[in-house]
Formats: sequence, structure tokens, C-alpha cells
Amino acid sequence: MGLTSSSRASLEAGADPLTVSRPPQAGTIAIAGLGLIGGSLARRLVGRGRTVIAWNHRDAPYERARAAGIECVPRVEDLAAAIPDVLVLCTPLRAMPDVLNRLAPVLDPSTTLTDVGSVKGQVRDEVKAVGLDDRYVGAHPMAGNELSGYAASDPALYDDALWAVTYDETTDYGRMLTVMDMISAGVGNRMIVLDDDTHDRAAALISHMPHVVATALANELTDTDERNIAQALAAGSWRDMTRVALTDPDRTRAMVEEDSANVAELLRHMSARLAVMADVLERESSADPQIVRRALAQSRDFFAKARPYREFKAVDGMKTGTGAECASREERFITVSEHDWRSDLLESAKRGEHIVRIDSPCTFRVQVRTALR
Ligand SMILES: O=C(O)C(=O)C[C@]1(C(=O)O)C=C[C@@H](O)C=C1
Repeated sequence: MGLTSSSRASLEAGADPLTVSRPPQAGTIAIAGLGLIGGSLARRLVGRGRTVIAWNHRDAPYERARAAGIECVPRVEDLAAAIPDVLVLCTPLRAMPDVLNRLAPVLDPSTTLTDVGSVKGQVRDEVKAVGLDDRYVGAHPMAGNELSGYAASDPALYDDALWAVTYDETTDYGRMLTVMDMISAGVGNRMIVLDDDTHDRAAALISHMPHVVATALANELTDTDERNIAQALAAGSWRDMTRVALTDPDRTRAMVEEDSANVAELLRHMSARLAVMADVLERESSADPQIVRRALAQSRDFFAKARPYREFKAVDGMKTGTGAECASREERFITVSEHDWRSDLLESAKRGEHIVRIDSPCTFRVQVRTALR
């Protein structure tokens, strides 16, 4: 298990990372890429007292970033030279291989490397290709909107956000704690810890596939001759179903193509589900009453199936926000073991627990947030 600067002192005495009393801290954080996600992250971290140094492929945002307290440097290599506790790759996915190639020869071994990419498997492969996997921990903030660039950045983008922190069999526990400190104490967010494949499957379901479906809906409108009438009638449901189709299409395409196998499988499921529903609706106007009865039952089942999800959302809604009407969330502590921390943390995520604080190197305060039946 490797270490960051703040935990090094206690460990020089030979203590194990799971038994040191003070979890590692991410005091200085380098951000590569000051777009919507990187810019918002940098501003949020500065606002919460962390030192942030940043680089962007164009220096256009530097004046505003400097005014926000972010130190800006001309070359990505300069980020490494500052020997930050954590360096966060926030560039577009397609730019990561180039940035990694430039960082690999100069990144100090004490700096932990992480990223905010929405697909974890491929980023890890790219990190491995340049030999930086010994200091890498994957991360993905579940935050964003359809806008791009530093001009759209906003520290509030991270309000109440959840991050995925991802590991593989070589992940260093001490480095993971440093990234978790950045997320919990630095950004003020929650997190779950899981392996790359589990992340990429789940992200395909709740983000990548829905982006394709939203785009398909927008394409449907674009294709119809009656688009002006349909657009005139478009209200809340259309807005909520298609907001993400307003995202830069190249950004969406890169995200979807990096997770192609998972997204393709889900789209096949979804197409089959929709095809069944189309058949059901047609059968409802059959002349045969038996066929009609069966079709009506199938339709009822279709619309009832997500009841546990609706119930969860209704209860969860009562716990969101502030004020007297806001119900409290259950909190507890979990402890992980030295050898089984991966499965301990994955099981915690499966129980719907979100880590909100590192209490000691092996103890975490968690909130029970997503307990769906
Ligand atoms: O809200 C949006 O517009 C987003 O696309 C954000 C979103 C998502 O699908 O929820 C997309 C990609 C991320 O990396 C995280 C979140």
C-alpha cells in the first residue's frame, strides 16, 4: 500500500495504513482541464480551503480562474512539478492519452493520479499504457449538465453529488484514502467504492444509455415533418426526457463509445422492451376479447413494474432539502479489513450506503441513501 505526504510521517515508523490514526489528506490538488467539470471542481476546492493549481489546453479561462484563487500554469508538466498530493485529469476523454503521455515522465511518485472520466475501464487502460497505474485511483463525480467550458463552471454543480471511486486488484489503499479525502472533506461530497466493470455497467444504465435514448428522441422530432407543431406542444415531459440531448454531441459520443459494449447490450434490452409494448398496444384494439384482456394485463404490468422505484423516490424526496419537513437520513459506521477492503466497500455500496466521511483509515461514516427494494 502506498502513501501520500501527510500519511507518510506516521508510516515511516512502520505502521500499516489501516492502523494509522490520521487518514491521508489531499491538501494541494492539481487539475488538468478547466472545463465545466474541472473548472467547477477547482472553484469548489478553493472555496473550501484547498490549494488548487490548474492547467488548461488553452489559457482563455486563466484570468477568471486566477481571480477565483486558482494558480494557473502554462504546461501540464508544470502541474507535476508542483508535486501535488492529487492530480485530477479533467480533460475530455479523447485528450487523456496525450496528457498522460506528457505526465508519465515527470509525475512524482508521491502524487496520486485520478480523473473524472465517465467510463473507468478505458481510462485505467490508458493509465496502464503509460506505466502510471501504481499511483492511479479512478473517480467519477455524478454531476454535470448540458453546458461546456469554464464559463459555465459553478461550484454548486457539486452540491450533494455522489462520486464513484474505482479500484482494481493493484489499487493502493493509502492513495485511495487521499482521493476519498479530496471528495469528502475537500469537495464535501458522498461516494461509493467499486470496481471499474461494476461502475461501467451501472453508468451505462443510468447515464450512457439514457443519453442515447434522449438523442434518439430528439432525432425523432428532427425527422418528422410536423416538428414545428410537436415542438410547440413540447412541455415538461419532453424537456425532462431530452435535456441531455442538448449536450455537445461529440462529448456524448466519446462517452458512449468508450462504454460501447455495455450500452449496446442495454439498447438491445430497451428496444426489445419497447417492441413488446408496441405489440401490447396494438393488441388492445384486437377484435378478439381474450387477446384484448391479455394485452390490458400486460400493459398494467408494464406501468406497475417500477413501483419499488417510485416508492423509493417518494421517500427519498422527503429526505432531500432542508427545513423541518426534511426527514433525517440514517447514519452508521462501517469498518473495512486490510485484506478484504475491496469486497467490504463494494458490499457497502450494494447495501445503499454512501460514504460521507473518513473517520479513521479503516472506518467510514456512511449514510443509507439508496436502499431500493
Ligand atoms: O446532467 C447531465 O447533463 C449529465 O449528463 C451528467 C451526467 C449524467 O448522465 O447524469 C453525465 C456524465 C457524467 O459523467 C455524470 C453525470
